[in-house]
Amino acid sequence: MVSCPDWINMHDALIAQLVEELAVFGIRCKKEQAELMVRHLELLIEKNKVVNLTRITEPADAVTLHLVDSLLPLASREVSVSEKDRYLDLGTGGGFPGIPFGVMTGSHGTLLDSVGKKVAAVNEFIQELGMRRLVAVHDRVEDYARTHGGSQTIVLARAVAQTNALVEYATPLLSHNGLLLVQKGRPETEEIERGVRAAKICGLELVSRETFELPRGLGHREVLVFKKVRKPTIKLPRKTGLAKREPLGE
Ligand SMILES: C[S@@+](CC[C@H](N)C(=O)[O-])C[C@H]1O[C@@H](n2cnc3c(N)ncnc32)[C@H](O)[C@@H]1O
Repeated sequence: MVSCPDWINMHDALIAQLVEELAVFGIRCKKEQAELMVRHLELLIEKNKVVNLTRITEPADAVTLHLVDSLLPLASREVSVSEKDRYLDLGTGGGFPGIPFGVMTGSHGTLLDSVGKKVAAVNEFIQELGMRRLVAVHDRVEDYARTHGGSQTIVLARAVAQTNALVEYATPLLSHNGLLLVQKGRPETEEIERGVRAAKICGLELVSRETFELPRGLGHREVLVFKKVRKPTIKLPRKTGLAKREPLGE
């Protein structure tokens, strides 16, 4: 009998793991979608040898901590996404959550990062995966927002900045009723309170805060959903750097 090389067995095992773990959160993933996302991980792990994109390189852990984690907003009762949506992944790093989100939703996505090497790597992944609705862009979000006001129905942010800064960054990019989806580990109560105060200034409302436990005890996660419901009471975007130096809602 001819035996399969180990990497083929591993590839198939990761696909099965991904489909199973997403099902725990009620997220239905087709085999072709899982295949694309696992391919993204394989490309990432290879590229990570030359460009620092992630600390998580054990493949089974990466399935949970990168792919499943990235898709938790889709398990939120407040979030429904269609191909008509346009999303921006604020601080995409190695393409998370932007690439998995694009695979699962079919929406148009802009994957933004201020580090050029990461953006180049993510554009290589997008091309390799044949995802024509996605593009990675090299810019700071504060600068990008000056020329792309109101262009997005959804802004995603995983592991990027404090919630009040994310609210400030996302506001000028969002269209009316647009959503900011913030992914956090275990945020302090004070961080949420500052975020809610910043949201009031920016015309956003916190419409849900849901908690999730990742499979195999890999961690606690929270998804905060903010909705743009009014005009901001201040002019946004402010000068680059102010969101961190003089944060709103402190
Ligand atoms: C900790 S990494 C998280 C990456 C990815 N979202 C993830 O969850 O794996 C934060 C990323 O945000 C980017 N970033 C930080 N501030 C930014 C800004 N003002 N504009 C654009 N990107 C930013 C950094 O370059 C970095 O790649």
